Amino acid sequence: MSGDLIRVSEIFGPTIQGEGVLIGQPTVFVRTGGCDYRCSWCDSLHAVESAYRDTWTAMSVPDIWAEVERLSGKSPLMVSLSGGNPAIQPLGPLIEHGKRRGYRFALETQGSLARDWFSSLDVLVLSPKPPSSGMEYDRQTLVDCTARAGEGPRVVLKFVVFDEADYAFARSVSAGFPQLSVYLQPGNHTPPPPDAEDFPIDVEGIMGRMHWLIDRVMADRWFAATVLPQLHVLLWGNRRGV
Ligand SMILES: C[S@@+](CC[C@H](N)C(=O)[O-])C[C@H]1O[C@@H](n2cnc3c(N)ncnc32)[C@H](O)[C@@H]1O
Ligand SMILES: Nc1nc2[nH]cc(C(=O)O)c2c(=O)[nH]1
Ligand code: SF4
Ligand SMILES: [Mg+2]
Repeated sequence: MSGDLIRVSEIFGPTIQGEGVLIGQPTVFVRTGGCDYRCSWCDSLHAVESAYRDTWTAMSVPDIWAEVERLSGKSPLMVSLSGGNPAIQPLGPLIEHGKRRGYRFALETQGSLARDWFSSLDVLVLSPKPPSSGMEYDRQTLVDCTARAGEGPRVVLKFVVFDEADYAFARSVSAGFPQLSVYLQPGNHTPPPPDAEDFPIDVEGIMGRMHWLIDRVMADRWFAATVLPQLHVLLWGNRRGV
C-alpha cells in the first residue's frame, strides 16, 4: 500500500548535495511543505509559511516516485528529503518504495519530531537550531531521534553558525553526542523571501563568516568538526530548485 498522501513543495534535481556529510553527491531533492519551526533566517520559507500552502501538492508515493524516476532517468541515486520539516510527513512508505528500487535516502530535520521510519534511512542529518534562529532547543527530542534511528542510518549533526553564541551552542550540543560526526556551516544572512525565485546574495559576507568559523574551530583544536560552506549557495546563490 502507498499509505497516506505526502505534502510536497517541490521535487528537483539531479543536482549536487550542497551541504554537510553528503556534499558533492548527485542528489534528487523532495522538499515537503510545512514546518513546526520559524527560524529567523530560514532559506526555504516557501516550504514553511502556511501562506504558501496553495503551492504545495498532496502526492501519493507512486506520483512522487514517477517524478524522481523521471528526473533521475531511473538511475538510482541519493534522494534527500528536506523541507520544511519532512518528519511531519508520512515518509516511511516512500523510503521503502525507493529502497526496493536501489535508491538511497537522506533526511534533513531539526530534530524536533522523532519517527519510527528514521531507521529505514541511509543518512539522518540532525540540525538543531542555534540561538540566532530564535528557536528553543530540546535535547530530549534529539535523543529520541537518535534512538528511533537505531542502527539503521548514519546519523550526523549539522549546525548553522552565525555568531559566537551559535558556535558555543554547536560545541555544547555536540559534546552531548560524542558518537555523532559534526558538520558546521556559516549562515547565509540574506536568505530569499518566500515569494522570490532568486534573490541577491552576499558571498563575501558568507565567506567572511566561513573564515571566522575556521579560525574559531582551529583555535579550539576542535579537530573532530568538519567546516563546509553551502556549496550550492556559492555556485547558484539563492536560486530555488538547485
Ligand atoms: C531549509 S532546512 C529544511 C530541513 C529542516 N527543517 C532543518 O532545518 O534541518 C535545510 C537546511 O538548511 C539550513 N539553513 C536554512 N537556512 C539557512 C541559512 N540562512 N543559512 C545556512 N543554512 C541554512 C538548515 O539549518 C538545514 O540544515
Ligand atoms: N543543492 C542543494 N543542496 C542542499 N542541501 C540542503 C538543501 C536544503 O534546502 O535542504 C539543499 C538544496 O536546496 N540544494
Ligand atoms: S526548521 Fe528548517 S525549514 Fe523550518 S524554519 Fe527552520 S530552517 Fe526553515
Ligand atoms: Mg536549502
